[in-house]
Amino acid sequence: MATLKLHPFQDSARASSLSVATSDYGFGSTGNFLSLRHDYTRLRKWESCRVVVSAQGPITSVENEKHAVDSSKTINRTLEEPKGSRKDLSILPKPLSATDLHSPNDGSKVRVAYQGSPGSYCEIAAMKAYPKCETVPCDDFEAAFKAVELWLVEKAVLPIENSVGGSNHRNYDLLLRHRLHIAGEVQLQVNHCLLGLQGVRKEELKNVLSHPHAFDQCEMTLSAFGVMRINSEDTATAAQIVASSGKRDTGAIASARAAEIYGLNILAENVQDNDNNITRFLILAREPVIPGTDKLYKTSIVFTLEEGPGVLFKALAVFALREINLTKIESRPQKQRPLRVVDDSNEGRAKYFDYLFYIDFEASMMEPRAQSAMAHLQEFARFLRVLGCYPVDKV
Ligand SMILES: O=C(O)C(=O)C[C@]1(C(=O)O)C=C[C@@H](O)C=C1
Repeated sequence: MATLKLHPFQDSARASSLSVATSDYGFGSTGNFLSLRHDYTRLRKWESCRVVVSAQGPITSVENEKHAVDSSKTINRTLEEPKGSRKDLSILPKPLSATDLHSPNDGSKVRVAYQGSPGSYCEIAAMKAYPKCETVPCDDFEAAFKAVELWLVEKAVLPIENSVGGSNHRNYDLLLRHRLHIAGEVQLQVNHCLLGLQGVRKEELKNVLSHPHAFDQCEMTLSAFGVMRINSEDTATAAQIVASSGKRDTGAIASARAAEIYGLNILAENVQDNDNNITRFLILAREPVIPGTDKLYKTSIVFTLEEGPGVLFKALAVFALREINLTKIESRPQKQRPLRVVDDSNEGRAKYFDYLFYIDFEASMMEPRAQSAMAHLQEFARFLRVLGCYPVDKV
């Protein structure tokens, strides 16, 4: 494990990457001296954080969250001409123009953190959202979230549900624990491949490594195949382990991209049970997207309700009354208050589990019907948070 101590100006590579962070917020992405200095101003109270990286480079943990952003101060220009000397003006930084204030749509210069190794579906989802982005592997989702919070990257990507396997429950909990905004979604067609070492036939395989979600999505194929399943952190790490182990009887279920990266052979393609195997990912950012009404938008919210007859019915009615289509509803335990005592009589206490409700609905927060639905829900929700409003993605 190597420890990287970061501070703006001390680490110019990271500092220049930090300059990208501001491009979303109107500060241009020229990558030149001026934008670097500008970012330093924004991050001037940032009190050096410690980023622990493994030998291969993924972010494994981020320590010391103490940081603050101060964009109120002006840039300290040290470019003044010293008395009596003539300066070569061509070295001066180019002033920002209106075109610099828009970040390119292809995501060039955007750094996206994801959990897993190169070739994982999370990385592929990041590249679908920002084709020219720099992807940053992290050991776990917690590290990916923290990397965004500490301005080390601009975005994080996380899988939230699959059309066959259902919800990634733990990731719903992470959305609430952190204060990042959902800035986008990615719908990815997941075509799993069975991979093995070069020259190996699939009949030779006794063990197959993969992520448990990939196993769920290939349940029938694997049962028919009769191999031993071994869980790994993500599908690409499974491929990496097989490649480095040199074991002819061990294969992996992973993407075609992972096969290419780790030099494995594709023994079978599309081994998922259902051709419509789509995973939905969320893109997380520090700032919310300013929604429009120009295209189809989705809004994600989380709320809790008081106990009582029909309260969930009432909550859902705020959408039905306004013809707002719901695309997802999920309930999760309220970890802070998992139980509520309903009946405290002599016969004992009736305890009910307490829930958080996550809902995605098809409307932009710019639309009056969405705003009035939220105002209506707020009347009887004990807690309500809009997690993000973002354009709908298509496969
Ligand atoms: O293991 C990977 O490659 C991942 O990106 C994770 C993940 C998931 O957790 O759902 C993402 C997409 C597929 O559904 C399978 C696995």
